[in-house]
Amino acid sequence: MTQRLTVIGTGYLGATHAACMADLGFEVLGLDADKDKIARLADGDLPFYEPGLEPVLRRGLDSGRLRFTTSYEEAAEFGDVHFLCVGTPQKTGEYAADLTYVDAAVGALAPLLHRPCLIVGKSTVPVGTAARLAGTVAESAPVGGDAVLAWNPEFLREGFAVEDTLHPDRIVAGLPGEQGAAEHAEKVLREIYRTMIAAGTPFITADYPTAELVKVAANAFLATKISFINAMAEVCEAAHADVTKLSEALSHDDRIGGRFLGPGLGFGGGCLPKDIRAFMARAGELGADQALTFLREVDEINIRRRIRMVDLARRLLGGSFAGRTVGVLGAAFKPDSDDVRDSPALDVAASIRAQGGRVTVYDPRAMENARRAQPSLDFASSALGAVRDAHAVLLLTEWREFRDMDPVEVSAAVAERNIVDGRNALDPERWRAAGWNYRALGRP
Ligand SMILES: NC(=O)C1=CN([C@@H]2O[C@H](COP(=O)(O)OP(=O)(O)OC[C@H]3O[C@@H](n4cnc5c(N)ncnc54)[C@H](O)[C@@H]3O)[C@@H](O)[C@H]2O)C=CC1
Ligand SMILES: O=C(O)[C@H]1O[C@H](OP(=O)(O)OP(=O)(O)OC[C@H]2O[C@@H](n3ccc(=O)[nH]c3=O)[C@H](O)[C@@H]2O)[C@H](O)[C@@H](O)[C@@H]1O
Repeated sequence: MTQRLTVIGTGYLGATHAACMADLGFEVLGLDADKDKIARLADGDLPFYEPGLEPVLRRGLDSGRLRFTTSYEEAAEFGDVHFLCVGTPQKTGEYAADLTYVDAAVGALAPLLHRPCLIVGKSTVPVGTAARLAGTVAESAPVGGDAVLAWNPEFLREGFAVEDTLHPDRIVAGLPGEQGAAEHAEKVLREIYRTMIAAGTPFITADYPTAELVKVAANAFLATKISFINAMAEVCEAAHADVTKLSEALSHDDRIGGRFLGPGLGFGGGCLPKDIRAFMARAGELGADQALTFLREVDEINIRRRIRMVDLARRLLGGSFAGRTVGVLGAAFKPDSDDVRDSPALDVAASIRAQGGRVTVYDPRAMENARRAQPSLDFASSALGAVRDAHAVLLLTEWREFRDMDPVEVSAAVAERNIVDGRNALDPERWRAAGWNYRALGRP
């Protein structure tokens, strides 16, 4: 039975995967290029916030099944299976994905592979990457054809990472073209994911390009659904209609469904925005750019949400931010995460600051990352601290703590009772009853 797994790249995806695989009983060695991250993980100190993950990490460490290293030599020596979980961010100034980290990881690992193993790509990559990397492995692995590559894209959501890893909706296995290698890779992956398969999780085998495309197609669909409802919000604004009612009514149609139909400030994070852009860039390289021109619109609708949020706040404050104080609730790109990559909330806060407003931000978990990303903003250590003396309060990430706020209590802190609900997370009647001027995008 396959027992020894390495996980290369221990960020949001890799740390979760490593800890969960150890919890399933495998011996796991996590590897990252970042020494500080590895030291913290080895100490049981999760370097980011993910609900429920730290106990799983500690359990793995305590059992002795989970260890961490920065050494590729150690990883190559240890692993029967090597999971690739390094980052694939957007290139600076271009839409395309930056594959530097994936190339560096495979470039470091492959020449050290002296014994048979399976390399399993989990990072989100442009279609064609797996085939190219399989070539690199074939050229440089001393063990030759006994180092096989598979691509097994990951669909976990931050905030639900442990649950999604242990109970995925589906498992997709992109297999090599050569039959013997494909059979071997499928067998090993079925063994690794056997508890999930036994529980009924669909296990879908495909060739490399199809598996790579499933991942970006899924994120493109989710982004499109969000931008669809936000486009409806723009029309609702013009027609004085209510997009939240519209969304609710649509959601009862099973063919449409209510998930990812939440109107508001739109999508951010380290995945949806960069993935749809990388998808467009890759389709262009393949000569299929026309197929994805709609994604440019999806991206633009999404970016317009942030601009419209700033416009709405400015209008509420009489046309200018100069001399005005704005309290911003939320910095993470979504609740239950400390991730501020491409965060709509921080973008809006920074833009109001750039237009002369005094902005104070509070987030339950993302303060450290937010400070690093936007050092010119002011930060408070509580929600009430952030809204103190504010002329407008903006709710931009729908943490439970903010949804549960008592409008009467908040009234005592602010200078003026103006609130913009960027995530349609509050009950307008409750806030209006407490004397607040409640506003939201796409609602009268
Ligand atoms: N964050 C998420 O929810 C999900 C992410 N993904 C994909 O997974 C990949 C990783 O994403 P995140 O974990 O969010 O990124 P991250 O930035 O949190 O983690 C990436 C890690 O890779 C490490 N790294 C970079 N180069 C390395 C190298 N040569 N050797 C060893 N380690 C190296 C970095 O130090 C970092 O710790 C991306 O392709 C992303 O699109 C897929 C599904 C979910
Ligand atoms: O490829 C990835 O990394 C991951 O990207 C997303 O997961 P994640 O970025 O963690 O967060 P989501 O829950 O998808 O939310 C993304 C953004 O959309 C926004 N959103 C979500 C839902 C909605 O109805 N409306 C809306 O504006 C959220 O506020 C957030 O900013 C996908 O949901 C995962 O399946 C995928 O694995």
